[in-house]
Amino acid sequence: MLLKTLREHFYTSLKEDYPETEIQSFFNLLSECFLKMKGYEIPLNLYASISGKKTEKFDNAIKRLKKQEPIQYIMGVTEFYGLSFKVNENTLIPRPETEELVQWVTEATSSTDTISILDIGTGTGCIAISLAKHKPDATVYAMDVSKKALAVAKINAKLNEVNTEFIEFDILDWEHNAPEVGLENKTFDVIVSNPPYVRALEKADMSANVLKHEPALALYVEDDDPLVFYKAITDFAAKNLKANGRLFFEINQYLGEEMVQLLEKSGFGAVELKKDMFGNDRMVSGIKKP
Ligand SMILES: C[S@@+](CC[C@H](N)C(=O)[O-])C[C@H]1O[C@@H](n2cnc3c(N)ncnc32)[C@H](O)[C@@H]1O
Repeated sequence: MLLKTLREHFYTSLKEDYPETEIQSFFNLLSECFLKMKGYEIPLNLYASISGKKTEKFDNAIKRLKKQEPIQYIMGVTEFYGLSFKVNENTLIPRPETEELVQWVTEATSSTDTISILDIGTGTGCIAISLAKHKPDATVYAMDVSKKALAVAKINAKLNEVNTEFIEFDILDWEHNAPEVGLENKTFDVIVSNPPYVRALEKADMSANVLKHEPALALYVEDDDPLVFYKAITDFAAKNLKANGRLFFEINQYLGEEMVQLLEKSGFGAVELKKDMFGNDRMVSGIKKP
C-alpha cells in the first residue's frame, strides 16, 4: 500500500473518534515509531510503498485508538525529561508536571554530588532514572509495590544506562516491611515521590483514556483519606532522611495547604509550595529539622 493511501485510511477510520489535529499527531508519532519516518518526511514520501506487516501495525493501532487507548501504550515508549522510557498498562504514563518536579530536585541538590536519593512509587522509573542520569555521582534507589511496574523500570534503567537499585516495597506498611529489605536503619539525603493522589470525586474531570487504561493502583485514593500516601511517606522520611535531608512531593492541586500543614507538623522546616506550568499548586518540599 502507498503511504498516501495508508494515511487516508488512517484519517478516515478515526475521524468519528478524534479531532483532525489529534489524528495527524497520532499518524506522525506512529510513522516515526513503525516506519522510522519523521513528520516532515511524510509529505515527501507519499508514493513510497509500505509493506503488509507495517500496514497491519497501523490497523492494530487504529483498533486500539478506537478503544481510547493512550498512544504511548500503543507505541510502547514515551519521552520524559529528554530520555526515552518504555511504558505499558502496568505503569503510569509520565506527565510533564513530573518533569518539573525532577527539575526542582535537580536544581535544589546541585551542590552536593554524592548524595543518596530514594524515589517512592517509581512506576516507569522516570523520576529515579532521570535523576540518576543527571547526577551521575548520586546513589539512586527506587521502590514500588507493583512487581510489574518494577520490571518495566528495570528495563528503563538499562535503556538509559544508569545504575538504580530497585526495591519491591509497600510504603503503606513501611514499619513492618522495612527490616525485610534492609531499610530499617538506612538514611537518605533526598526522598522524592509522586504517589497516587486522585480522589474518586475528581474522576469526572479525567479523560476516558486515563480512566479506562492507566493503572488504578498508580492513580486513586479514597475520598475520605486523600493524603494516605503522603502521611506514610512523611512518617517514613521523618525517620529515614538524614538531618537536613530534603523531601519532595508531587501533589494533588487541590490539597496544597493541607500538604504544607502535614509537613510542618511532622518536623519539616523551610516548607515550600510550588505551582506547575499551568498555575496549579503541584509540588511541595520540606527540610527535615535536625
Ligand atoms: C502516580 S504513580 C507515579 C509513577 C511515577 N513515579 C511517575 O511519576 O510517573 C504512583 C506509583 O505508586 C505505586 N504505588 C501504589 N501503591 C503503592 C504502595 N503501597 N507502596 C509503594 N508504591 C505504591 C504505583 O504502583 C505507581 O507506580
